[in-house]
Amino acid sequence: MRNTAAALAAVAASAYFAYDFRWQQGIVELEEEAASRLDVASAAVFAPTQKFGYLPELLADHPVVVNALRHPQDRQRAREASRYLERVNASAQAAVVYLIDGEGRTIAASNADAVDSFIGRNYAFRPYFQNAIANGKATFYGIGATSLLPGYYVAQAVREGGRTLGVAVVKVDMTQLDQEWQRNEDEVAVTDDNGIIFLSTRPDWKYRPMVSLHAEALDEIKRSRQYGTMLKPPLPMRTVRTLHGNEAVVSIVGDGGNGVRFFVRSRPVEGSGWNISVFIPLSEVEARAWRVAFSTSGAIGLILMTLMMLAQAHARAEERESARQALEKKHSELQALSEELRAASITDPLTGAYNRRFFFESVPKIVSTANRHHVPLSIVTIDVDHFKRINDMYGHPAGDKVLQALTVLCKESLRESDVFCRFGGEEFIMALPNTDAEAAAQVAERLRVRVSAHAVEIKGMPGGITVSCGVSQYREGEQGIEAALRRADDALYVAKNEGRNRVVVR
Ligand SMILES: Nc1nc2c(ncn2[C@@H]2O[C@H](COP(=O)(O)OP(=O)(O)OP(=O)(O)O)[C@@H](O)[C@H]2O)c(=O)[nH]1
Repeated sequence: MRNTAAALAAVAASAYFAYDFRWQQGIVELEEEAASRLDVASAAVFAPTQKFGYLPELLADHPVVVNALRHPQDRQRAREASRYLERVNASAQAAVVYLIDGEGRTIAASNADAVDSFIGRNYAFRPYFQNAIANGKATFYGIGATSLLPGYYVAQAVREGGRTLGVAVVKVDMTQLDQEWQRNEDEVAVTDDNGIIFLSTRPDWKYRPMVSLHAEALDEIKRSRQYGTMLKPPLPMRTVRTLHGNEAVVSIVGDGGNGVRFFVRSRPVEGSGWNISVFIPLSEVEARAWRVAFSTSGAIGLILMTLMMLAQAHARAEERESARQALEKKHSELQALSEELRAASITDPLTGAYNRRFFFESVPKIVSTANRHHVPLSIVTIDVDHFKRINDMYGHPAGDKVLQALTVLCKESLRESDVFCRFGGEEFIMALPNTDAEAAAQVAERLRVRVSAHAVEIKGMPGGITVSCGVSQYREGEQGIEAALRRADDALYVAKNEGRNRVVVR
């Protein structure tokens, strides 16, 4: 359970780091892309400077212009100048070309015949007029005071013999950029010094402030009617993450109500309070980051799962092995115990000889062998003479030792195939396969002689131990060993009666 939780955490962490790593990479790529797009967009904004920069100078030198400004009240000269400016504008394709006298009043214009003609308007307040008067030349980006359209103004002082007569102005319509930018995949927006978008690839972004306006700025805009009724509520834009001073990730709520995330990079337009921004959708970068996150976490998940399965298989194999070993150990212990019990159940604890049970267990096999192969089988019963007396005179432990010593002697006189048991008390029995009564009597006699010849000597006991033996032979066809046993018992009885320390065959 803990392992699974740790593995899940590892998978989640790998997904997070893979996503973040690929996302950062994507952002670096976007930074470069945005920089180059900004270059292009800025160049488009600056293009009029290059295209029309020369024009006011030409105008300022032209005799019609100089003449008109020399006599600002002369309507005829002004009309001539307007005709000339109209022709110039027709070939230059600027928005409006006009002449302002030393007081700031427009006396001639290429749009002299238009309803919203500039003629008669006073532009003394315009910075381009003031700067041109002061410095000879001026450029200015601004929103048209009459047209409310964004424009680029190039102004040149018209001088004669050190005297400034007025200013020749070329106003370039910047709204053309809107159309050119429609071909852009990314969004471009130009904002004025209040942060209001007035040029954009997205018509629905136009005349919206990028950020909420301060009350003062809003009042001023309303009072000056800079955007008239076109001003809209702020763009529903939220900064998700600020990357650098001029870069950020923003979310803009679109028509569908869903936030679209963009990487945005901005740059000021030189010589104006304007800012130009490029918005590149983040969807591609995010999709790639998700793909990398999925594949990385998938691979790591697979590796971890494999490792966990291997570990589990290993643990199970170890468990099985230790269970097998434990079982084997138990089995050996049980086997040893069972052998011990078996040995105990067929062994006489005092002498270590087989007991009566073992005798009756092994004899049927010997009997059947004798019957099958027609070979003799004999029984010898051995009984210690006057054993009670030994016990009484020397104590029970001494009697025990006599029984143990006699067991050793009996075992020494036996063959591998013979069966020797303590039958009970001081009585022992032998079953001798492949042995007839005569040979069995010899075995018994040898044993009797060895015992009586002080072979059984117990410390503190002066010897004199004797045994009596009864011998009988199994007769073929007899049912079991019982009859032969009875005959051996009878023989032993006779041996005891005849004075003991003897072997009797029956
Ligand atoms: N020390 C000892 N004595 C035992 C053991 N088993 C039986 N006895 C004794 O053996 C004696 C057998 O005595 P009896 O059956 O009277 O026979 P006996 O004294 O040997 O006399 P006979 O057999 O007639 O010569 C009894 O006193 C038993 O207590 C034993 O394991 N250890």
